[in-house]
Amino acid sequence: MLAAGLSFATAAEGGAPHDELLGDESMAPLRTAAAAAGGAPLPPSAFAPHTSRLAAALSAGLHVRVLRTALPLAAAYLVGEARQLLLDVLRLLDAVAGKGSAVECAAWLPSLLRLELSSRGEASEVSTLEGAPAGWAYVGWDDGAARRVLVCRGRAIRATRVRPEPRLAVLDGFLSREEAAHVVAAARASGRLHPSRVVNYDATGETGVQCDARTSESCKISVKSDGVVRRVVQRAAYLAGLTPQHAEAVQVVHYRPGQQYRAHHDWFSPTDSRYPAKTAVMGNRLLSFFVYLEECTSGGRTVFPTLGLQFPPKTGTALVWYNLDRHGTLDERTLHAGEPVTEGEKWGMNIWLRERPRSSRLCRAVLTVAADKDGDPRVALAVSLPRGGDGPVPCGDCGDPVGPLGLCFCKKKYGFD
Ligand SMILES: O=C(O)CCC(=O)C(=O)O
Ligand SMILES: [Fe+2]
Repeated sequence: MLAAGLSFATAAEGGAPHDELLGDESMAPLRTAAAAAGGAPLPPSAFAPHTSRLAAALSAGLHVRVLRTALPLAAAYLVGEARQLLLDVLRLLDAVAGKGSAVECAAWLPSLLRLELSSRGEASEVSTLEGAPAGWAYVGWDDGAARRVLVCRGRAIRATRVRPEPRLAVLDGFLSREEAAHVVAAARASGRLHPSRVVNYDATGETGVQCDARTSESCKISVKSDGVVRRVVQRAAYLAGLTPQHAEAVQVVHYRPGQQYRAHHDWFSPTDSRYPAKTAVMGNRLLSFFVYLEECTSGGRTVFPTLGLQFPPKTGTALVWYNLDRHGTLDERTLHAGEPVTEGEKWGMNIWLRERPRSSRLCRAVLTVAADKDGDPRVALAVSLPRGGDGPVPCGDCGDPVGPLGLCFCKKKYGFD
């Protein structure tokens, strides 16, 4: 068999020096790849020729010298850019780079899984991987199974996928009762609850105004001002495979008996004159998480008339759905309403994740294949970091460096059940 000296080498273009990417256990390479996937993904076609050569070489079992520290980077590259299934990638590395390679990537699993979610919209079930930490199972949007989802060290959330297109799921235990009560108290204490406005109301075309369609009161809470809200937004972003940079300030809503929110879509409508300004930076509302903070005694269901779905409020549960389809087109079928509350009070919270992050740190990854002096192919992966220092940012709660997608896994943020 051809003994190809295939190695990964990384080089930064105008960013961190070569060694910084390879020389230690730094998260920089994965952060780079992840930011590229979570920010403005490079078209897979740009990589296809090189990627297929790399993938072909790997799967053909050619002699491979993959620098140990580059293993997670190799995995990230194949997942983020080549759109390969993480489980397959890890098995491949195990086979060609040596038994145990997959386990060496285990510390990176949360990030790799999230990267896979953000680039493919689905994640591997890696608990079948020998040596992987037990219990790492993630919701798979496409397999129809209801699964237990572990958010890293944190809460166990039971995710039930209700339907595929538009993708809609119910997340039981998304918030603990304490967290839900905290957010309600924070909204009350803010003094900012005011009659709700609507961004887009189909029947009248009214926008950004108070109208009969929405009679609740609401207020926004920024992640900066409240640690619990920050944690919850991180959780939503984590599950979606996005970063908190994709989130708007959360919106808390409060309904008294008789109050409701008539059928609407959550997206910004292109017919709205302010649409360009509203969507210029972050794009439209890709995902809605509607979280029940306090259930009412009766009424107040969230209903999707086109889909024939009704959900009675249940404290701590979240409904999550994609407002845009897989091609980025507004999905009319996500029409939904909050039915009038008939008894008791209902509190809820909207977490909207946009198509693009607030600030995108554009990174580039370029794979080149060249012959070395013996004529064997040499594969080089060049990753360019954004200019202007992109070192690890310490977590505000625990001080540890935050992970590749700007998230910290610290106990304080995620809590334990
Ligand atoms: O109150 C509900 O059940 C739904 C609320 C909603 O859709 C919204 O606030 O955008
Ligand atoms: Fe809504």
